[in-house]
Amino acid sequence: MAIRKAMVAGNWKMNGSLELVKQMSDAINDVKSQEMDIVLFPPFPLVPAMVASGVSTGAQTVSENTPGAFTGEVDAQLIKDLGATYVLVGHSERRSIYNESNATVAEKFARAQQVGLTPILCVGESESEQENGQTEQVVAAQIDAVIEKLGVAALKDSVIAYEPVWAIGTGKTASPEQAQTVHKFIRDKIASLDSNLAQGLTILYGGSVNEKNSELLFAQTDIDGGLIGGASLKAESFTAICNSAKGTV
Ligand SMILES: O=C[C@H](O)COP(=O)(O)O
Repeated sequence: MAIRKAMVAGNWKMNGSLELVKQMSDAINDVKSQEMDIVLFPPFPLVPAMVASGVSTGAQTVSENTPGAFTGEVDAQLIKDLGATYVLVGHSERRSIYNESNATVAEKFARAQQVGLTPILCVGESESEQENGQTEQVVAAQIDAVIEKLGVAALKDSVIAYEPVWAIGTGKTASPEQAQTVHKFIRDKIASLDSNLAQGLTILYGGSVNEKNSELLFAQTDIDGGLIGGASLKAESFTAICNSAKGTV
């Protein structure tokens, strides 16, 4: 069974520098604690420096393919060999800008696990889907693509991040109650197939999380931490968010 643990993950997207790796790793090494996982996802070229800094490191995406003629793609084994331990799959920017389908995301999830990386499966609905009351349907389909390909047991060694697309980078956070409702839906859905696995699963919330709203979000029963974008580029904000996740799971 997976071990449910508080986690704060910082996705730098296409931002960052060697200087920021140093600054953030110094700040994180001061707030690290056994009771939670802190992971940073810098752009690929900064992965070795982040690993060397001692902060748990992940990649922001990965190829679904094994090595071959795929110009510009990065193989999961190479990411693993560099010392990274996690990879984001299905971030909404990958889905919308790079047309990644649910099926492709499931293939990336599979390839990550094949080499021993822990995938963080990102799910979430767009603004119009939310307005049309389709949140649960969209999130269920995104998770089902992985379950159909690999079986529910594959979720044991993974993390799920719920990120409503309308809350990403917009300053419009889901309310703690709104987010909790979707997190409970996700856990209940997985529990209907394997209740131990669902209880052990870490489920993160993402979308305009900052040091002012993180405490109330993380206090919700089914929210085990956050996937942080903008605020993960500022040491003071990110470490405050990390501190607010301590002792919440
Ligand atoms: O991966 C992180 C999310 O896209 C959230 O980004 P944000 O915190 O800037 O809204």
